[in-house]
Amino acid sequence: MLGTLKKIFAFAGNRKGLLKKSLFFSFLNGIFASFQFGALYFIVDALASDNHSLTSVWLSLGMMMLSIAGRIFSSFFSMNEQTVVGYGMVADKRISIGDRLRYIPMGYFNKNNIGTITGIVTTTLGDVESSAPVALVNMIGGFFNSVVLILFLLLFNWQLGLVALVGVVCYLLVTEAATRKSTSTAEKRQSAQRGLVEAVLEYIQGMGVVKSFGFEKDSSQSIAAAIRDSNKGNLKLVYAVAPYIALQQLIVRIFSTILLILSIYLYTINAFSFVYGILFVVLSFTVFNNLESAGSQITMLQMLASSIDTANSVDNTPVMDEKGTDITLQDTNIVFDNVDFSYSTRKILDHVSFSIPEKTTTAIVGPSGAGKTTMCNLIARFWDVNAGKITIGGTDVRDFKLDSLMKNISMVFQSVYLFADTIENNIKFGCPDATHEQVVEAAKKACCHDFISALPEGYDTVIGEGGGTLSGGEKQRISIARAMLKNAPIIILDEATSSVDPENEDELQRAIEALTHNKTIIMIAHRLKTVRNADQILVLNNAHIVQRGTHAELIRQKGLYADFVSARQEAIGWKLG
Ligand SMILES: Nc1ncnc2c1ncn2[C@@H]1O[C@H](COP(=O)(O)OP(=O)(O)OP(=O)(O)O)[C@@H](O)[C@H]1O
Repeated sequence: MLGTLKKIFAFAGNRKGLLKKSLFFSFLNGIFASFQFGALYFIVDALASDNHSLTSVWLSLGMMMLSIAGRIFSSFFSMNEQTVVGYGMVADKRISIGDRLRYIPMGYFNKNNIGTITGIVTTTLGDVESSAPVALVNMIGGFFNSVVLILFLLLFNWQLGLVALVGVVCYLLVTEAATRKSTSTAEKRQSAQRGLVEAVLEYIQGMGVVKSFGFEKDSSQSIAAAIRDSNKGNLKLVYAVAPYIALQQLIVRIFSTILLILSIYLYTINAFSFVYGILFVVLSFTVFNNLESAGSQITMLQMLASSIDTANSVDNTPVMDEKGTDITLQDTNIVFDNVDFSYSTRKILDHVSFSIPEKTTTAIVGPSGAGKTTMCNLIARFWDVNAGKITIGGTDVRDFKLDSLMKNISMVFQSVYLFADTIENNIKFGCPDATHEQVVEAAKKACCHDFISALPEGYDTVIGEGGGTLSGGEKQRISIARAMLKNAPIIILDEATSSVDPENEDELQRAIEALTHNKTIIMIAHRLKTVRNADQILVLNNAHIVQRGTHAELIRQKGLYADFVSARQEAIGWKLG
C-alpha cells in the first residue's frame, strides 16, 4: 500500500507540492471535524449540570459553526488542489508519451498496436487523472484523522485508546492483504480495458471493409467479446476484494461494539464522568469512520498503481537517439555499407552495399515486397540496421539526433497521412514558421493550389482524420507540397505519383522535377518514364542488389530489369521503384 502511495507521489512530478497542500487541507478537515466532539462536550455538560447557563449553549453552537465552516473551507481547498494536480500531472505524462513515441523504433509499433497505445493515453490515464490525487488524499487523510482521534482517546482513557488502536492495526492488516490480492486482478482489468479500446478502434477504422464485405455481424461480435472481457475484468476486481471489504466492516463493527461496552462499563465503575461517558459512547460509533473511508480506496488505488505502471512503461521505452548529436551535413552522399536488415526472422537486406552520390537521382526497382520501402525507411532511421551501416555525408545515421537527421530528409510516402487540421497546417507540418504565401507557392508547384482554392474555406478547410475527406490524388499532392516547403537536401519519393491520375501526372512530374532540382533523390516509382532518367537504377531482389546502372546500361545487360521493361504491360506483380 505504501508502495502505491509513493508511486502516485512520484507520478505527480513537480506538482508534489500541490499534493502536499491538498493533504494539509485534508488534515485540517479532520481537525475541524473533531470540534464537533468539543461542541457535544459543552452541550452535554450544560444539560447534565444543575446550572443551565446559556454560555455553554453558545459555546457549543460556536464550536459547531467553526467545525462546519472549517470543514467547508478545507474540503474546498483540498479538492481544488487535487483537481489541479490530477489534470496537470496526466497532461504532462500524455505530452511526454507523445514526444517519446516520435523517437522510439518503429518495431515498437509492430508489437504494440494503435489501440493499445490509444487505450493507455486515453482510458488508462483518464482513471489516473480523475481519481489518483483524490484516492491518495482520502487514504492518507483518513488514516491520519483516525490516528488523531485515537490519540485523543488515549489521552483521556488509555484502555479505550488501546482497544481502538488494536482495531486500527487489525484493519490495516486486512487492508494490506486486500492490496496484495487486488494487484494482479487490477492489471488484468487494465488489459481488458485496453482490449476494448483496441476492438472499437479496429471496428471503426475498418468500417469500409466491414460494409463492403458484409461482415457487420462478425466484426461487432469482436467488440461484444471485448466488452464482455472488460466487464469480467471489472467484476473480478470487485469479487477479489469483496471478502476483504466484508472483513474490514466486521472489524470496525466488532471494535465499535467493544468500545461501546467498555465505555459503559468504565462509566459504571466511575472511571470517568457522565459527560465523558456520553462522549465516548458517541466516539465508539464514529472513531473508525475516517478509517473506513480510507480503506474503501484500496481497489481504486491498486487500479491506479497498475495504470501508472502501464503509462510509465510506454514513457520509459528506450529512444533511438539517446547517444545522437546535432550534426550539420557537409555533403549528402548516402552510403549503404554491408547492410543487413530483417523484420524478426524475415531477411530483407543481406550484405547490401551501394552509394548514392549527392545531387543525383537513384531509382529503386524490384518486385512487390522486395524491400524498397524498407530500404528508404532505413535511411531515415525508422528502423536500425542489424549489421553494417548507413552513412549520410560520412556520418552513421545512428550518430545523429533524430531531429538533426530528419531536418535533411523530406519523404513523400505511397500512403499519405494527413492530420485532422486545416490544409494550410498540413502543408506547414514540417515547417511551422512558413508564411501563407510560401504555403501557396508550394501548393502551386505541387499542382494542388487549384483544387484547394475551389474549396469553400480554401486553405482553412479542415480535413477529416487521415485526410478522409480528400481523394487519394489530392492527398498525395498535398504531401508533395509539404515536402516542397520543407526544402530538405535529400528527398525520398516512395511511389509519390501512384495515386495521381494521368492528366495530372505530367504536371506533377514537372513539379517533382522542380522539387528535386539540385537535391539527392531516392525514388520508388512504378512508371517507366520516371525511372528512365535516373542517374542510377538499383534492382532489388531476394535481399540483394542484383543489378545497378543507368536505364541504357541495364537494358543492355539483359537481366531482370530488361525483362521487366519488356514485360511491363503484363507484369502486374512488379513495380518499377
Ligand atoms: N513493419 C513491418 N513489420 C514486418 N514486416 C514488414 C514490415 N513492413 C514491411 N514488412 C515486410 O517486409 C517486406 C518488404 O516490404 P517493403 O514494403 O519494404 O517492400 P516493397 O518492395 O516496398 O513493396 P511494395 O512495392 O509492394 O510497396 C514485405 O514482405 C513486407 O510484408
